[in-house]
Amino acid sequence: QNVTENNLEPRSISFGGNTSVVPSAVPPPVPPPLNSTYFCTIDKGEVINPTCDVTFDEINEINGKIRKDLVSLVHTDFFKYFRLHLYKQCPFWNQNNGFCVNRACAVDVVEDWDSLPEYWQPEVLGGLQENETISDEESVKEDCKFLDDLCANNKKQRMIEPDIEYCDINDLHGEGSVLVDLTANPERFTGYGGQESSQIWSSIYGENCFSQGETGQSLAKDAFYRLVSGLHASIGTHLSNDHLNTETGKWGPDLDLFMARVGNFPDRVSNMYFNYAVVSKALWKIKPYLDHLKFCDSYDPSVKATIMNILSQLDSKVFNENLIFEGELSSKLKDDFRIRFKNVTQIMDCVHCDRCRMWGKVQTTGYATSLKILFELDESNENSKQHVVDKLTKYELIALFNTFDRLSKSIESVNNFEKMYNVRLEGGKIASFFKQNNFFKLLGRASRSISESVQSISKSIDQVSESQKPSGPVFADLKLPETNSKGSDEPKTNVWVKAWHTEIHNVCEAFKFIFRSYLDLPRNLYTLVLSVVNSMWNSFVGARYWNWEEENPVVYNLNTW
Ligand SMILES: Cc1cc2nc3c(=O)[nH]c(=O)nc-3n(C[C@H](O)[C@H](O)[C@H](O)COP(=O)(O)OP(=O)(O)OC[C@H]3O[C@@H](n4cnc5c(N)ncnc54)[C@H](O)[C@@H]3O)c2cc1C
Repeated sequence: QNVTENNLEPRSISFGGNTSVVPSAVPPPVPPPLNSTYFCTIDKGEVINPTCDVTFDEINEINGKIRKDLVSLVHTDFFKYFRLHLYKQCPFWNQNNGFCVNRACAVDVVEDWDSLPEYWQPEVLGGLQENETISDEESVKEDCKFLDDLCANNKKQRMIEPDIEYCDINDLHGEGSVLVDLTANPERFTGYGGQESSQIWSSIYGENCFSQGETGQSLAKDAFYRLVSGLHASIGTHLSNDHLNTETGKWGPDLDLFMARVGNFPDRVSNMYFNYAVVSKALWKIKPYLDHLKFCDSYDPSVKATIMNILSQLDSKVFNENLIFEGELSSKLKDDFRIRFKNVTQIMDCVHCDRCRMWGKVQTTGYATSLKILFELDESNENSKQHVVDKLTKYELIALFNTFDRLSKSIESVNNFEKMYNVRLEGGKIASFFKQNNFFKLLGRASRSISESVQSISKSIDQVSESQKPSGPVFADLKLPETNSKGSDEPKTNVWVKAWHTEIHNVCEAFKFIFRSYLDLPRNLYTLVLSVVNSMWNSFVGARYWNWEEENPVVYNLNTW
């Protein structure tokens, strides 16, 4: 696939004497309707790609196992800082026409150096200045071990072999570079877009034009396109997952945006999985060396254990890098690939939004490091190991793990979006039921139906009494009690008012009863005393045989009202 296939119609334009490719205005993609189940067009039991012997399901499984460790790793002091030249002139055209002035586009650089661990202090970092180079002999004598400079104040710069670099690693440090805390500048929606970002993407895809007629060209070209598209999709996933809702002012996932950018395009989703396979294979390949990695004492020893936990879950079969430059392994094609990818990393300097540029640089450095490990490290050749692994810098290692974390987060988000999508799609009826029938609406409806039924009952009662009324002059001699002749003309008395009156009436009756009881009390007491005195007198005069009570049973009248 090329630029044109992605609706990015390129046109040639001259920037400061160089001819470059910039896009014409790109209309936003028109998403298909949500009810066409695009997620389902990916068979998760299928392998991702002919070069990857791993299925979507298997990658999901691996990712589930390592996700927690990866998150904790990129939040450690060592992996969360990154040094880079953030404000370089774009090397491909002279003027930057657009600027992203949103707060979300800004990067907070580290200024409070005292708060940093020793290995991030300026004097330690200063040991990596470009102008301090050493000769080959010195380099060998130094007998440097892999990533020795992680903690030490290494004043010597190792020789950089330009022919194996997929990015300019000198670009990461030296004068003008800044240190950033990646965790303090999350990759999320920034509002960067329009003509400016389209121009960048178009230039990036434009790099995918390899010279014709090379052996294995199609696989290399395909891999290049997938890498770029996977990066593009991963960025689109992050900005949809951490998106600002301008109505509520809250950050959160936006399913519609995700579907429009990524979810509706199975190839974009699969390219993210492809990138995951590529980066994880690179990590798998350097596992034996990372095992011997020595961190300084001040550094948390559990970090190495975390790295090993992650790497132990990875599998070599996820990606077969040997297929990409198959056959006679055309070095020209590989060189072409490397130079073009290096261009992609340099295009990052042209990104107008600082935050996007920062993450663009971190991730393209991560991919470049992966490609170097995959294509330049020949495990059967000790020299090649020395050449590649021993010369990796801490910046490349940090970029590599952070890029893996970005992809891992994207895979996690895709799965979450799929759940949201299915809930919306299949649970649509339930959702719409609840939407239409929330508690207050149900309550309102219930009260309406009660009053309606009460009204219908009173109406039917009225109808019955109406029907009992003689409709004509039948029984004209019969005198019926006067009915309220206004009844049918006046509006009906509300049943609630009637109920209220009944209640008031009952309460009044209760009060009347209590009042009457108080009035009757003296008389009742008098009757009681008289009967007791009478009984005592009879007993005194000897009239015991006569039971007055039997003859005159006391009868109490109970007011059972
Ligand atoms: C390096 C870089 C980093 C960025 N980082 C951020 C960021 O952190 N936060 C943020 O909010 N924005 C970021 N952006 C901007 C973001 O990528 C989009 O460009 C922007 O949101 C505008 O999107 P869009 O829908 O107009 O299309 P774009 O994403 O600009 O895409 C342009 C065209 O490319 C094609 N396309 C889109 N995705 C793919 C794909 N995966 N594979 C193949 N073709 C595709 C489509 O035809 C699309 O119309 C970044 C841009 C760049 C260049």
